[in-house]
Amino acid sequence: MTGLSAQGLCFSYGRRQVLSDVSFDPLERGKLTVLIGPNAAGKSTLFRLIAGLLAPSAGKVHIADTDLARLSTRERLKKVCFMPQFFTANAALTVFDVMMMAHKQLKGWRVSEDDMFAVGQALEDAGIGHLAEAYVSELSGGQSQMVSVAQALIRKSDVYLFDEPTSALDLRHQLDVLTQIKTAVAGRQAVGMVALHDLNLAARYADNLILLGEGRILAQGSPEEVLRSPAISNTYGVEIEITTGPRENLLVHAYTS
Ligand SMILES: Nc1ncnc2c1ncn2[C@@H]1O[C@H](COP(=O)(O)OP(=O)(O)OP(=O)(O)O)[C@@H](O)[C@H]1O
Repeated sequence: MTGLSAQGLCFSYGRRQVLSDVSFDPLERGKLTVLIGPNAAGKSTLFRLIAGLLAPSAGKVHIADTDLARLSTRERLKKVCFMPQFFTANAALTVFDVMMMAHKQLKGWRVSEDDMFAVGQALEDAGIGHLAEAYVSELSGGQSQMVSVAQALIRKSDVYLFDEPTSALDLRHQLDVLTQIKTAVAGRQAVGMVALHDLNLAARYADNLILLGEGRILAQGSPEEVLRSPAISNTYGVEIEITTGPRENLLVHAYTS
């Protein structure tokens, strides 16, 4: 079954046009697409449009043949799971509580032993089992971000959108979280999209790369194709050199002149 596609998406906040004619071919299930682009390029806005939190002034989003605009809010929430850039939760709840809320969202509120087990297991899988009893108000920025990712991954969806899920994480946790996301997307045969600023992480984890700049898609393809395209240097306004590392991985070096 084909995955997620967009056709001619346009969006403005008031009179300020942020996205103009954004289209991408179906993103395959089981693969991770990394969305890159400078600050204010429109990455979060594109995710909000796909998640149905904003309505485009033109254009459509499809999963296979299904036009997402034709779904009820509940059906759309089931299909598309969105992790926003900033974690928000009631500070008086524990990590276990907020995970349970994510797990039970759209399922009804009776909590069974299976639900308790599922939440405990999801926390262990995310490497944050030790935080189960911590209050949200006690979490560090990086811990909050790991909880936010775990809340998304406990849900079973067709499409996962993660908006900068590693921006507050140390090096080890960046790799852990992106590995968790990539493994979940492949194992569930879901469509995964992650917005990242770190081009080396993008090169390492992306099956596909999309470069967004000034509200348009400027390049799309394999990490190698996109990172070697002239659009990269032009868009970021820096010199970029790509080399091949010892394990055949691409390394991105950026310079200002
Ligand atoms: N609620 C809003 N009201 C008005 N303008 C907004 C709103 N949200 C975002 N914008 C504007 O839309 C543009 C795109 O913002 P968006 O958050 O989508 O970019 P981004 O690529 O995710 O940026 P960053 O990498 O800095 O997080 C920016 O110019 C921003 O000021």
